[in-house]
Amino acid sequence: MPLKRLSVTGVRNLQPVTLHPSPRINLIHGANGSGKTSLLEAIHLLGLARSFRSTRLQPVIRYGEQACTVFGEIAQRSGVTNSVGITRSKEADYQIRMDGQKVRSLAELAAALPLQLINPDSFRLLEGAPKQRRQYLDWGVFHVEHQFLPAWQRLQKSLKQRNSLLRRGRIQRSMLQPWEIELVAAGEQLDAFRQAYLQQLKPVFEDILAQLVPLEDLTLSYYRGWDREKPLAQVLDEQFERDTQLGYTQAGAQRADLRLRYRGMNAVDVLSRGQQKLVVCALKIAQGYLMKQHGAQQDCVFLVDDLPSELDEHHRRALCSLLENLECQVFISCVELATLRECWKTDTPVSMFHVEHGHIVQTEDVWE
Ligand SMILES: Nc1ncnc2c1ncn2[C@@H]1O[C@H](COP(=O)(O)OP(=O)(O)OP(=O)(O)O)[C@@H](O)[C@H]1O
Repeated sequence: MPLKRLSVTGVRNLQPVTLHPSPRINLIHGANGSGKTSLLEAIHLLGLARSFRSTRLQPVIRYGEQACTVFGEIAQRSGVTNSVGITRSKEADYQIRMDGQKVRSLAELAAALPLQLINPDSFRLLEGAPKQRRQYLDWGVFHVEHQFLPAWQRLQKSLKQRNSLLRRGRIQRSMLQPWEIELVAAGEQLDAFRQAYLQQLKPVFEDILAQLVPLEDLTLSYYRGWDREKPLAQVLDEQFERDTQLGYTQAGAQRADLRLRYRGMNAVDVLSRGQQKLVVCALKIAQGYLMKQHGAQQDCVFLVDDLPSELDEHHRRALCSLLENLECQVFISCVELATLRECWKTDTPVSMFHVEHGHIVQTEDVWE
C-alpha cells in the first residue's frame, strides 16, 4: 500500500485537504476545472518534486499564497512507512524532507514513490523527441538496476566535458581522450543495462498490448545511440572532425531511442489516436509489471488523468482491468463517474473522491 495518507496545501485551486486513499483504485471525479488534475499534480510533486503541467513550480502555488506543501505517508513493501513532505515557496527553491531528514537527491524521492503518469500528453512518447522515449526507458532501468544512476551520472559528466572542449574548436585529439574513456565505459554500461531491460520488457509489453488492442504487427526496437556493428570508441574516432564542426558529440548512449513501428512504418504515422493512447498505456503498464516481478523497493503508483477520453467502452474496460490486475495503487480522474462504472471486481477496494471548486470530498459507493 504506497500512499496511505496525503495532505495537500496551497496547490492550484485545491482547498487544504487530507485524504486516506485506497491502496488500489481511487476515482477522482468532478466537473471541468474543479481541481482533479491538480490533485494528481500534487502527488506528482510529492514523488518527483516537479509538476507535469508546467516546467516551473511557481504556477502550481495557489493564487495569493506564499507556498505549497504536499505531505505523504508512503508504505514501503518492507512494511516501513516513510513520511515525505515537499514545500515550495515563492522565494526559495523546494525543500524535501523524508522522515525528518533533508532529502538532497531526487533519486531518493523517486525510489520511495515511483510514479507512472498517463495523461493526454502521454501521446508525446510516440510522436515526440527521442529524449522522451529515452526517459521512459531509463525510468524502468533506474528502478530495477541499482548501478544505473552512477553510470548515467558518469555519462553526463564526461559528455559535458567532451562537448565543452569540442566547442572550443582547434583542439588536439588527445585532449579529448580522458573524457572519451569515461564516455565509452559509461555508455557501454548503460547500453548493456538498457538492452537487458528491454529484453525483459518486450514480452510483457506484447502480452499487455494484446489484451488491450490487436496490433500484432507492432514492433518495439531499441537503438543504442551509435552504429550496432562498431565499438563506440571507433565511432567517436571516425566522427571527430564532424563533432568538432558541430561542437557536440553525435554518437553515444545519450542518443539512445526506442522505435515503434507498425507494418514497417512509424507507428505514430499510421495508428489512430486511440490506438496510440493504448500503446502508450501498454508501455507504461508493462513497466509496472516488471517492477513487481523484480521485487523493487516499492510498487509503482499510477496517475491516470482523464482516462475515458478518446477510449470507447470496450477499451476503457480492458485498460481498467489491466490496471486492476496489476494490484498497484491507481488514481484516475474523470468528469463522469458513470464512465468508469462497473469496471472493477467487487472485491477490489475502490475509493471515490468528488472534487467541486477545489473542495475534495470522499464519497460513498454510488454503484447501487
Ligand atoms: N495557481 C493557481 N491558483 C488557483 N487556481 C488555479 C491555479 N492554477 C490553476 N488554477 C485553477 O484551478 C482549477 C483546477 O484546474 P484542474 O486542471 O485541476 O481542473 P480539472 O478538474 O482537472 O479540469 P478538467 O476536467 O477540465 O481537466 C482551474 O479552474 C484553474 O484555472
